[in-house]
Amino acid sequence: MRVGDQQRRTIWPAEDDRAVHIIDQTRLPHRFETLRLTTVADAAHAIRSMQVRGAPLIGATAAYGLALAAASDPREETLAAAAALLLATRPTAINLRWALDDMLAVLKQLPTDHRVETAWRRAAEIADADVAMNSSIGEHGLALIRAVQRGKPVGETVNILTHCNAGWLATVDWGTALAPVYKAHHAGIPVHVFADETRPRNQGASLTAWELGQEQVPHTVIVDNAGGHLMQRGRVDLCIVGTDRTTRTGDVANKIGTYLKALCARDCGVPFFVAAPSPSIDWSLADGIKEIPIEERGDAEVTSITGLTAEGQQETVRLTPSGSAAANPAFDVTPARLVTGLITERGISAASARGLARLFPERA
Ligand SMILES: CSC[C@H]1O[C@H](OP(=O)(O)O)[C@H](O)[C@@H]1O
Repeated sequence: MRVGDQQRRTIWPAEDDRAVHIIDQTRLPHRFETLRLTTVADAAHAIRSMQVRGAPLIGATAAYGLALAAASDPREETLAAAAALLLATRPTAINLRWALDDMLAVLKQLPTDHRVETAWRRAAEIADADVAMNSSIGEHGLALIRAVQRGKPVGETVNILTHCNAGWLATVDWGTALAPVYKAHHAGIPVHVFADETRPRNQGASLTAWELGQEQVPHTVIVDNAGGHLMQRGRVDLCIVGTDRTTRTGDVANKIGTYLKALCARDCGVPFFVAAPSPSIDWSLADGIKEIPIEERGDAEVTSITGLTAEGQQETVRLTPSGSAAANPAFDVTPARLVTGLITERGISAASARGLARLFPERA
C-alpha cells in the first residue's frame, strides 16, 4: 500500500538475497523506519518485539527467517533449531506454524546444497500468496460493503468499525479486515472507519489510523469502550476484524477486546464479520475457547504508555501506581455464534464447520 507517494510492502528481500527488510512498526505512527534482518535471530526478535506483527506478516517473517537460517547453514538440524526459535516467539497466530511447516516440508525434500535458493523462493511465494489472498478477501468484502450501501440512503457513508490493526501493516500487503475498506475506497464508495485504539499497545490508534491516513480513508480513532455506545446509536453499519487463529468450527481468536465488540454487535443487530485468510484457520481445533493458546504479554505494556512529547521526542511514561499488579492477555476468543460470517479468499462463509467445508472441501 501507499506510504507517502511510494507503494510499499511490509517485508521485502534485499537485492543481495541475503537479508530481508521490514518496516519497524514499533516506531509508527511518529517515525517511519525500516530495518535490515540478516539472521534468524533478527527475525525472531522482530516478531517477539512486535517490530512486525499481525498473523499473516508473522508467518511471512518466519518464512524469511528460515531462509536466513538456511543461508547460514542449510543442514536439517540448523533448520529445525531455527524453526523452534521462530515458533517460540508468539503462541496464538497459527500463521507462524503454518509458514514454518510449509517451508520445512519443501526444504527437507531437497539435498542440502539446493536449499538456500529454494528457501528464498518459497518465502517469496508465501509473501506473494498472502498479497493475492488479501486482495481476494478485499473483493469479497467489497461485495459486502456494496450490499450494506444499498440498504442506506443514496450517497450516505458506510461506517465500519474495526479492532486493532488488520490492515496492510498486519500482512505483506492489502491487509485482511481493511482490504474491503481499501477496495471500496478505491471504487469510490464513501466509507468511514471507526478505529478502536486497542489498548494496551494501541495498534488501532497508532497503526490503523496511520495507514488509513496514508490512503486518505476517512477515519475516527475511538477509545475501546466507545464501540458499543456507537453501535447502540446506529453509528456503525458493519464490523470487520481480523483473526490470529480461527477453528474449523468458526471460533475466532483475535486481539483482546474483539469478543466484547462481537457481543455489542449481536445485541445491537450490527453485522460482525471476520476476515480470515485460510493460513489463519486451524483445522485441527474445534473449540477455540478451550484449545487456542492465548499469549500473555508483559505487564509493562499495561502499566506504561509511549507517545510523542510537545518537543517531538518519543517518551514512555508510567500510567499506574508502582504497587499495582497488571494482567495482559493479548487475545480473546469470539465464539462462532457471535460471528455473522468469515470473509475468506474463496468467498464468504458462515462461521461453522459446514460453511468452511463448503469453501475448503479438501479440508472437510
Ligand atoms: C490480519 S491479522 C491481524 C491481527 O493481529 C493482531 O495482533 P498483534 O498486533 O498482537 O499481532 C490483531 O489480533 C489483529 O487482528
